[in-house]
Amino acid sequence: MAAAVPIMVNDLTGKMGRAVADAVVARGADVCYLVPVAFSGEAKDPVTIGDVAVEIKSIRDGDPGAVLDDLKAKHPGLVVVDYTLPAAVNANADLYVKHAQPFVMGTTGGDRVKLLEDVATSGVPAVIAPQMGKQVVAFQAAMKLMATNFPGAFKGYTLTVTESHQSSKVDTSGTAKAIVESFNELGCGFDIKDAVLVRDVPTQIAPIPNGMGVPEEHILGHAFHTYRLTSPDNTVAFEFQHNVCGRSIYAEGTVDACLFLSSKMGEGCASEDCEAGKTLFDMIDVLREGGMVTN
Ligand SMILES: NC(=O)C1=CN([C@@H]2O[C@H](COP(=O)(O)OP(=O)(O)OC[C@H]3O[C@@H](n4cnc5c(N)ncnc54)[C@H](OP(=O)(O)O)[C@@H]3O)[C@@H](O)[C@H]2O)C=CC1
Ligand SMILES: O=C(O)C1=N[C@H](C(=O)O)C[C@H](O)C1
Repeated sequence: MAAAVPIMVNDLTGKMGRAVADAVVARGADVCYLVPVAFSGEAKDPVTIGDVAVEIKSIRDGDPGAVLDDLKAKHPGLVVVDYTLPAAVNANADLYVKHAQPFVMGTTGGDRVKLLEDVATSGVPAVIAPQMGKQVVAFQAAMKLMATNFPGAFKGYTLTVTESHQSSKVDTSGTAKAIVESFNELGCGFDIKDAVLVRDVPTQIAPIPNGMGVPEEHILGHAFHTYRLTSPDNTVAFEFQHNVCGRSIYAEGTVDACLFLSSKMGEGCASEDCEAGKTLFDMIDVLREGGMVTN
């Protein structure tokens, strides 16, 4: 039986980091375990999750690289999870790469072209994806397949994109950005800057069609997305939605991504769909390889 995978969650005092840390502990100590150190923006009091007291260090204090090296030595096969902020994406990835530390990056935003280029070139194993929810990733993959098989199929159609998230979210949905890439290959010519971002609570709570219909208990944690396509003469319309309440779908997907990455460390991608020696993966790779074990 494979050894339990050690997982460091940065930042487990944030909303997603906490959800992932809970999921790591819930998955069971025979599968994976939480490393008792986490990087945050600021140093904070320790946080106890299950029976692990996690020390919260500021990533800006002292030598975070030395902390990583020490953790790697103490926890062979360490996987780092990053759910921080768009402003931290590139610097955090640089840190992990510099210390040859495999990681799963769920954080959105930052300079994505640079991120993907830097990590792919480094050869450090990583899963990077703006969306970790298995069913949403399957939808994302289906749109990508449609775009590959039928490029231009929706040429002339008008696309509108509306996304609603908790008001603390600082960026445009990374998932919408990824899915719009497929719509554009289908011929829509949509500029992501035209996406409608709903962050005000009254509109979120108001019932459809005037509001988003988000259940009040999920105002602090939801991700509702609607993509609407209309034909040039307005006689044909398509609407695609993915509406998520809470964060467990992403947390479970993230743990699955860690287990997938752990199995790939030093090996590259084994399936026929993957290039040999590949070290940078996304969640579509994880899904394709059957690496997502929970619902
Ligand atoms: N891929 C996916 O499926 C999903 C991705 N996300 C993405 O995850 C990210 C985090 O979202 P969420 O948890 O809601 O945000 P939060 O604001 O709740 O958490 C962010 C945390 O990051 C900490 N932080 C800031 N800078 C750094 C740094 N350089 N290193 C380590 N920690 C840092 C902050 O700490 P402090 O306050 O001390 O600065 C804060 O605790 C967003 O980009 C979001 O879009 C969210 C859900 C799903
Ligand atoms: O910040 C969030 O909450 C989410 N972020 C991701 C994104 O930007 O796509 C995934 C999901 O929408 C939740």
